[in-house]
Amino acid sequence: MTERPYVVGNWKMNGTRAMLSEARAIDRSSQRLMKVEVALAPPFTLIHAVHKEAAQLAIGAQDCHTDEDGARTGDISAAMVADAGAKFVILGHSERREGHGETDALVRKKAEAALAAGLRLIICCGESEQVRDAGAAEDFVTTQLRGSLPDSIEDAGANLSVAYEPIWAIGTGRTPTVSDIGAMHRAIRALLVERFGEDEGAAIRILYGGSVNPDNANELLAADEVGGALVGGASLAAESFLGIVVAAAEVADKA
Ligand SMILES: O=C(CO)COP(=O)(O)O
Repeated sequence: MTERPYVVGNWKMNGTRAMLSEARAIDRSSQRLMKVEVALAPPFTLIHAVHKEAAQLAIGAQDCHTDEDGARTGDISAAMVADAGAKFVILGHSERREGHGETDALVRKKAEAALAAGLRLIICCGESEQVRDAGAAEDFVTTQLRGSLPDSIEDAGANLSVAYEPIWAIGTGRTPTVSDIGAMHRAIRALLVERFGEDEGAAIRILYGGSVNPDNANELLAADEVGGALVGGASLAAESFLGIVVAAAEVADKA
């Protein structure tokens, strides 16, 4: 576990203004847990409201377009989410890769656009169950990540996080073993050091995502090279999300 774990809630396509009370509750409690960097990625429609109402939380978007502006009906640019109060963007989530045909090259272009708009990045990667069963998970994930990352990132340790999210673990209640998570995170670390150099590569936080909940967070967050969590379902209620934040603080204390 890195010194200051990063716990990020991804609300996906969930949340109306009625859920702002959850964001406020997360904000209030996370202020007492300064050891953990807590962040939330609500849908586009709530970014500005959460930014206003949950002042201490870092707010992010779940996607952005490659272009800055223009005739792109229905799309949202990195500059627009930054203007709404976002400080980071999640890119390359498997739900976008699968549901919107996003390729590694497109994720990389989006990452470059986001950096140009001053946003920090969380770049996602992860293998399907078939790939894991075929024994090809590490090759698949490192190839995917290599193609999704910009060549250079200024202050990469601060501006980039990577989230390893095995597709078969998302929303299923199933998780890899601690030893499998450690092995994958070590492979990702090696790639980051190769790409960004010893110091920056070592400072980039590698998050684990996929069925993290307050009961398993202690164990999963203690796996080798895990610097935090990207949380879907359990981030929708303040109580369960804060349970994960507390677990991250405990694991960091023991490290
Ligand atoms: O996809 C995820 C976060 O981005 C993980 O989702 P769950 O925590 O619901 O499995």
